[in-house]
Amino acid sequence: MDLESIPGVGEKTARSLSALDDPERALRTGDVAAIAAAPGISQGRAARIARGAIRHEHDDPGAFLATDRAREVYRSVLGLLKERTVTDYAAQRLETLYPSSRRSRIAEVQAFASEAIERNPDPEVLEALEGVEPLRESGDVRVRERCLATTDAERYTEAKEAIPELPVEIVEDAQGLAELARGYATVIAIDESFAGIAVEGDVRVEPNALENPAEIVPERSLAFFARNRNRLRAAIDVDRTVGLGSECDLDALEDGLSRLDEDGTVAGDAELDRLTAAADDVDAATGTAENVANDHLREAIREQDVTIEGSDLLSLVERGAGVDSLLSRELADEHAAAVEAARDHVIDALALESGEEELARRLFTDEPTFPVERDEDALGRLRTELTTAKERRANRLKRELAADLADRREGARRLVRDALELDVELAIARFAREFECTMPAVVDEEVGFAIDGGRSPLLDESTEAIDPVDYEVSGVALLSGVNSGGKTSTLDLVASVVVLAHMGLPVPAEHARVQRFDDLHYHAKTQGTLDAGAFESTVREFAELAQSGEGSLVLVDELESITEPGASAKIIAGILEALSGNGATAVFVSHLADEIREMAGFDVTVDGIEAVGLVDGELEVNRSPVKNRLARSTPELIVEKLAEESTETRPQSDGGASARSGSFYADLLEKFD
Ligand SMILES: Nc1ncnc2c1ncn2[C@@H]1O[C@H](COP(=O)(O)OP(=O)(O)OP(=O)(O)O)[C@@H](O)[C@H]1O
Repeated sequence: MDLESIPGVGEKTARSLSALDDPERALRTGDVAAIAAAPGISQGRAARIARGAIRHEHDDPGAFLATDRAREVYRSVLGLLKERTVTDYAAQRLETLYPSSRRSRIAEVQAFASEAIERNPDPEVLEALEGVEPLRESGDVRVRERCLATTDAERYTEAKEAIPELPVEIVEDAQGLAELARGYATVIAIDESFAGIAVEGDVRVEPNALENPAEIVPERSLAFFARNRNRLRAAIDVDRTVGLGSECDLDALEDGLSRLDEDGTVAGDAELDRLTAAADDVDAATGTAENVANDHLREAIREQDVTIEGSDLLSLVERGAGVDSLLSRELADEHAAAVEAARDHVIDALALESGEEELARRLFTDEPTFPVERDEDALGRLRTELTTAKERRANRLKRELAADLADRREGARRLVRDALELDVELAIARFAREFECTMPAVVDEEVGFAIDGGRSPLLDESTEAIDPVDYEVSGVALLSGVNSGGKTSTLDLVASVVVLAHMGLPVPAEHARVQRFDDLHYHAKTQGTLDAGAFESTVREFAELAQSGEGSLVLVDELESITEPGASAKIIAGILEALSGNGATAVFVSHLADEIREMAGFDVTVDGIEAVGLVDGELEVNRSPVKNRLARSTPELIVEKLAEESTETRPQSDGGASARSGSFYADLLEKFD
């Protein structure tokens, strides 16, 4: 795919995207998280790029939402969906759903949404989803105790590129390797020429090292799993709760993760833990052992009566012998016991094993001395032995675990992707349940729209408090109705249903059939009359629509408020004529429906939201517009009520006053006919 052919992707963004593992897959599937992993691309931008890629794929001209109010309705319904996600990923992913005029795009999302609404948004799954996030790359891994060594400058550069995690050292010869081995736990010589050499320390000759980075730096693969440990565990939980059907071996992955610490080291190996603790504590334990021995000896000396014959003392003094010889002569047993206690302390405290015990014994000499002191060389050897054994074991375990986990990487990625996608599906499922949605029929014939039992999701009331609305328009219609009868809410309902249907999503209605429109022009009620300039531009906008709006849905709320009533009616009548002439579908809400009908040069349908009566001074409204019926206005209803009341309850004793007002109401009422 030529990335630059995607709308909104320039040269720089294309370069960023090509840094991804599989940019085409990420774009094709709308994987916002993967796109946002490209350098310098935020989640919001990633969603726009994904939308661009989808439009490109479906040859979609875009711009379905042709007016501010249409865009507002889209943002509102999208907001309702996004509120029902658990993860940020799903919220961003929903941004890739947009209303499209393309059949293929609508059908693609419809297939996805039809399955999504069958999902059960079980609270346990929603809870498990809380820990799932897109996987992070392993980031910078630096290994300090192992190095690569070469004699060749070119090989040096090659090694730095192939395995950036390890230091690379230049050496002259085998002697150089030996020197390195003193500073590093492991030295890996990568030149063939070193084959067969014997150098002290952990020096390995591996000429193929650069081809097997996974073996040389298992940390690379482990860091990925370590960084993502909690996210992967959460995804495993989701799969176990809901059965994602992912092909990932959950037990094996979980077992691998349980053997891994957050910092990428191997966990849960008793021998490694023992060696690590021993290497860390060897100095401290030796110090304590010295104290143990000296306390023991001090005690023994304090309690001992040393008797020495004068000739012996003389000979000792003449020989210049120190108190040590006295110690060896008189307290040999006590010294031996003290040293033994010191050795036992080190062996016990560090839980040393046979070969190491041997080295630990050499920490304290058998020669009687006071105070007892460690042998620094012996301590150095024990320290090196323990550290090397620890490194060797840690590396072996890392290699084994990395090999075990290496094959799980793709499965793990898919597992997390599936869990995140599930969140998108569950958000759609929750929206569909809470707003009692069904999948609409989006048809190619020019039939306008037909909604049965629709409830506007934009109303603040709870679903139960909203009266279901049936409304059907084919061609052009005027919608009249009493004040606060629900005219604006009906337009909102139609707009929401049409936007959701063109997104490929379920709509809040018992049944809905919607023509596949090219675009939606929804004009909200303007606040007060417009100045001359704004009025002119509004008229121009409709002039354009009247020429090219063949496949458009036009919803307009009280356009008459833009100018004086008389002029408004003429203008609206003209616009309706043009729209009707070119095959658009339109609903114009107006209080001037009667006047407009008279001025229109064709038989325009007028529908009405009627008040069925006044109950306790409140209008009782039938929210579903009645076809071909001009709704009576609120003042008319009130006058009618007054007229009825005055005939029903006319008292005899008021001297005919109520009879006079009764005929006044009747006269007024006649004027409405
Ligand atoms: N289907 C419905 N079910 C329940 N309540 C509704 C419904 N439609 C509208 N309402 C209520 O009626 C109120 C007024 O609705 P709306 O603004 O749509 O009426 P309107 O006819 O456009 O009013 P106006 O004549 O002032 O322009 C809403 O805020 C809502 O509370």
